[in-house]
Amino acid sequence: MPATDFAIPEKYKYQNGFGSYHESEAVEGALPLGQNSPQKPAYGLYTEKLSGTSFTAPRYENQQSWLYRILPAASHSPFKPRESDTYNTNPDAVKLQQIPNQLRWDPFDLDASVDWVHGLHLVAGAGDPTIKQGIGIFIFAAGKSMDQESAFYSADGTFLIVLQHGVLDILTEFGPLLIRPDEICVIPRGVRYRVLLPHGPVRGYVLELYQGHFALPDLGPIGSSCLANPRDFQAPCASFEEDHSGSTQYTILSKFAGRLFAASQTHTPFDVVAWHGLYYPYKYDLGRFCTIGSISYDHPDPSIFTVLSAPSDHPGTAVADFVIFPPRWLVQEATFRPPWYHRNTMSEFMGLIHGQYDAKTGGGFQPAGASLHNVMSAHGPDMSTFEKASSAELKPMKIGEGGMAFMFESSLMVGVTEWGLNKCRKVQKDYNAESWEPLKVHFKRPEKKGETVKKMEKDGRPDLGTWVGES
Ligand SMILES: O=C(O)Cc1cc(O)ccc1O
Ligand SMILES: [Fe+2]
Repeated sequence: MPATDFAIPEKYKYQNGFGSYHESEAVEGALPLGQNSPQKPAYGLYTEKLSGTSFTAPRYENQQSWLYRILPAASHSPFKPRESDTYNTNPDAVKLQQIPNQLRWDPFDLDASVDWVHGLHLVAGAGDPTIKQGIGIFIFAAGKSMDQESAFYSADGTFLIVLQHGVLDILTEFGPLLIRPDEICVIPRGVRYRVLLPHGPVRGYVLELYQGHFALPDLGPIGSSCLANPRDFQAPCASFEEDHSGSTQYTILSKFAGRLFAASQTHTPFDVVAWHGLYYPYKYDLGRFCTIGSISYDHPDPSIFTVLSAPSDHPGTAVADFVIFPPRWLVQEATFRPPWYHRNTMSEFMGLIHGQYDAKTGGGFQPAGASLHNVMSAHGPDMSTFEKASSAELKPMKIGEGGMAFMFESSLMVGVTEWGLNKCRKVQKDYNAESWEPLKVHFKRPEKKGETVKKMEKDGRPDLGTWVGES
């Protein structure tokens, strides 16, 4: 079901549609008619273009927006490095360690003392934002709103924000977005925003995409609808502040190659009166996901639960997929229903928003925690899940009620930062010992050659009618 609803203030109005060309004006007539860059834009506004792709990107992937604002974003003092000793997510500095161990983290702590910008901790990553390749995986925990007179942007990549706890009131240049429990938000590279926390501390996960853009996955034989439907993605409507008196100092914080820089200006950065284009922030309620699954037998690949995919240049191989495991019915016959044991050429970073995850019933994978199963690192259900599922009566069964797990699945080998491995103090020492080392041997040779195997083949089959060769 959709995210918990509570009264949403009037100021949050949205336009619906994924990848749609949107336009919005907070003052009637602010959008120019029939052209993008008039000599004299309406009401004395400035015209500014925000490019999410190269100008010459093919039309099907080209993403640009036109902003009509009181002063252009360029009107600020030079940037200066800030907190350079403490704030550094640059791959050179974070000592990424690529290790084959399966890793699991206890829930990350809330931290009431910091704001959005300072509550971001890089846990794992691959590649390098300076060559626009790879991803960063962050945990965020914040308890303070950002300064009213500040805005933040990342030049490094697009943020996919997975909220685990609290509410985010995000004022973007394109208008406000209210992110509630079970909702995600995508803030494209360069978009300036301020995060306020109207309901106290927040916590969650961020996937920063250094290359490309998120897209809806192809649906193949599923057809033209289901999974995340385009209509359910919501973009903000233009809304602006008017403080250009020169008496207030505003700070623009830039995450640039993993480091923090600050510039100042004496006018609000949130002064976009109208905009149109294909490059904008948006949100999505995970409760609206239309989940597809097996209605006969076997456990399909988790790619059927892909919400958003950031494709690489190789079709079908994602830089990163954002996959969820929502509550759903399991009805498969004669099937071991949890995920199979597996080793994957893709890396799998998982988190839990709330509830329980069906592959790990041993209690170690908790909301606000995480796990990482890197390239080819073997994993699967823990011992208790295996024992229960392999002897369970296979009635139709609703699983994950009240739960929402997710996965950032990447074709890249992910390295873990010093913070993620040690400083956060959340890595579980006994993940293997609790999960897979206790797995029992169930193997039994057939007593009489041929006979038992034949019997098992028959008993183990799904009840799907007569099989070829069966009398
Ligand atoms: O490892 C995991 O728990 C994630 C996962 C789930 C699933 O249903 C199939 C494969 C897979 O990697
Ligand atoms: Fe997996």
